[in-house]
This record gives sequence, C-alpha cells and structure tokens, in this order.
Amino acid sequence: MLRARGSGRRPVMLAIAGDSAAGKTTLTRGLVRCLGAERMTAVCVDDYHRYDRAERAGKPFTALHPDCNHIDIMEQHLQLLSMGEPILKPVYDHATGELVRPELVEPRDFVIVEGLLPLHTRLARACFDISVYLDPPEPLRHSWKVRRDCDKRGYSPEQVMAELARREPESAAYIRPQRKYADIVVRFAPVAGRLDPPGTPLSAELLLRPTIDHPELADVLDGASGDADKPLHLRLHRDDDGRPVDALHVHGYVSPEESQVVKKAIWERLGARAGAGLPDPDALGRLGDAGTSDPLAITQLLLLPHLLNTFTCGESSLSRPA
Ligand SMILES: Nc1ncnc2c1ncn2[C@@H]1O[C@H](COP(=O)(O)OP(=O)(O)OP(=O)(O)O)[C@@H](O)[C@H]1O
Ligand SMILES: O=C(CO)[C@H](O)[C@H](O)COP(=O)(O)O
Repeated sequence: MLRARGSGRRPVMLAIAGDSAAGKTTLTRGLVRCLGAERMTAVCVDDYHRYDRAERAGKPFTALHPDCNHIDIMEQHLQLLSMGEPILKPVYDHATGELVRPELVEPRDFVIVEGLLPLHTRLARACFDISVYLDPPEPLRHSWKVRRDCDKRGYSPEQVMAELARREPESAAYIRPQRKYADIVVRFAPVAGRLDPPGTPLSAELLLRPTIDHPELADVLDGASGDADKPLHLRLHRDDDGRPVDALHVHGYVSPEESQVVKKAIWERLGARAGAGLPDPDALGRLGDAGTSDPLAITQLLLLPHLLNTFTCGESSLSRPA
C-alpha cells in the first residue's frame, strides 16, 4: 500500500457533492478553518471543466454534463491524492470564466473534494472514506445561485434563471443521482409550517446512512431522540429505497444554550482524537456576510469525528466498496 509522502499516512478523503450553489463551499470552508489550513487540502472539481465559459456557450450541454468535464483526469487525480501523492491540478477561474495555469496540490492530513460530480463514477467513489451530498430544496438553491452568481460571477438574474432552466435535465440525469451514494445527506431548509422571526437560520436535516459508523448521539441529545418537539432530535426515516435510516434534525430556532450543550458534548469527545492540532470551534457555522448558523455548526461538528477517527485509525480508503 502506498503511503502519504512525508507523513507516512494516507490522507482522509471527504467528498462533498451537490448541485451548483447547494452550499458545498460554505460547508467546506468551516471545516478547513476549524481543523487548520495546514492540515487540510480542499479541491473544487469545477477545475476539471473541459471548456472555458465562452467555449461552453456554444456546446449542446452545460457544465453539469460529464462530457463537459475531464472526469477521467479527475479520477486519476483522486486516486493519487488518496494515496498521498501530489497532483498538477487544472484551475478554472469563476471570476473570468477562464481556464488558467495549473497548480501543484499536495495532500495534507485531510482532503476535501467538493463539486458537481465527485461521486459520479464508481472509481471516483472508491477514493473516498466519507461522502456527503448537499440537498437543499430547489427553490432555495435557485435563490442562492441567483444571488451568488450575480454578486461574484458577473451574471444578471435573467441569465442565471435561464441557465438553471437549461441545466435541469442534466441536474436530474447526473447531479441528483449522486445522492444515493452519499454516507450523509444534508438538507438546509426552513421548517414547514413555522413562522420564525426574520434572521432565524435554516434548519438542518442529516440522513445518517449505515454505510459508515456514526457517532453515538442518543446520550448527547439527552433523551431527545424521537421527540419531534425538541429543536434537536433523532428520528427514524424511510430512505428513497424504503430502508430505515436515522435522521438528525437541528432546527434553526434552537436556543444558543441548547445548541451549546450539544456542541460541547460532541466537542469534548473530539478532544481525545484530535491529536496535536486541536480544532478551533469558533470557525464553525459561519455563513460569510450572512452571520452564523448553529445548524451549520452542528453539521460541521458531526463531520469532524468521521475525519478525526479515520485519521487516527489510519484505515485504507481504497478498501471501501464503491
Ligand atoms: N446553510 C446555509 N444557510 C444559508 N445560506 C447558505 C447556506 N449554505 C449556502 N448558503 C448560501 O448559498 C450560497 C452558495 O453557497 P456555496 O458557495 O457554498 O455553494 P456551492 O455549492 O459551493 O456552489 P458552486 O458549486 O456553484 O460553487 C452562499 O453564498 C450562501 O449565500
Ligand atoms: O455550476 C457551477 C459550479 O460552480 C458553475 O456554474 C460552473 O462551474 C461554471 O462556472 P461559471 O458559471 O463561473 O462559468
């Protein structure tokens, strides 16, 4: 088995998949800040776009289509990273829509790979220890995309709405099918039927699939399991294939005191596993200019045991079934 250069270990590989503006970068950024940039490598697979923005405009497909991306090169690079090897990664600049000079990426202890298609192929999936799919309701994602693309990528609202409509068949064909391969499915959304005051963060629902071991949460939630009146509770759901699956609900109206109790309990358990670099809890739950969100912080916190546990155990990522 190949080992990571220098460290003598292979990195822990985390995939964060989802459609455009589903919140992948937001989730990733907090994890990187929390564990420290010196231990984390974050790769966005938008960099594997085959065409720049001008070339893409003349194609019969959108950026979501596998043919619009160097999926084979992405697979090769994921394999190299998962074995601790460096890559010369292409770079796509969203500010200009151009493909620019490639960059050298060396995997650190943890590698987060986020983007549109990281779970599209069997070979790509086999490179990950943990996989997350972000699944916000479509109207919410559309509003996030319009705001983000107009603020940061130079589009008008009409252009973004037209592009979303054009992309819908490819979202259905290539992006959403990845949901079934994720170990954890995360949905940020308002709670149906509640009128919370403006500024209340979105709630998070996390499907915790039995494809990986999840931290024991019943004692952390202090008897709230199954009690849907509590802002933090576990429930048994039916997954898309009809199988039962645990769902953790973290409601946006959770009080700072209640969320603090849960965060502290998860945090204390992490302490022993964090090793030399103890994570920074204040980095979690940040929404850029839009303040902070406890449901986001708890979602990020729940991913840390997966990262730290796998790192401590040093398990082989390639031994997982695809
Ligand atoms: N949990 C959240 N709560 C509220 N707003 C959010 C949340 N996650 C993301 N957003 C909003 O959605 C926008 C898009 O998020 P982000 O940039 O993380 O998406 P992305 O999946 O990385 O997008 P892309 O793949 O297109 O680059 C953010 O600018 C933010 O406004
Ligand atoms: O779906 C997307 C993921 O971010 C982008 O729209 C895609 O990467 C193309 O980028 P741009 O719109 O900046 O040309």
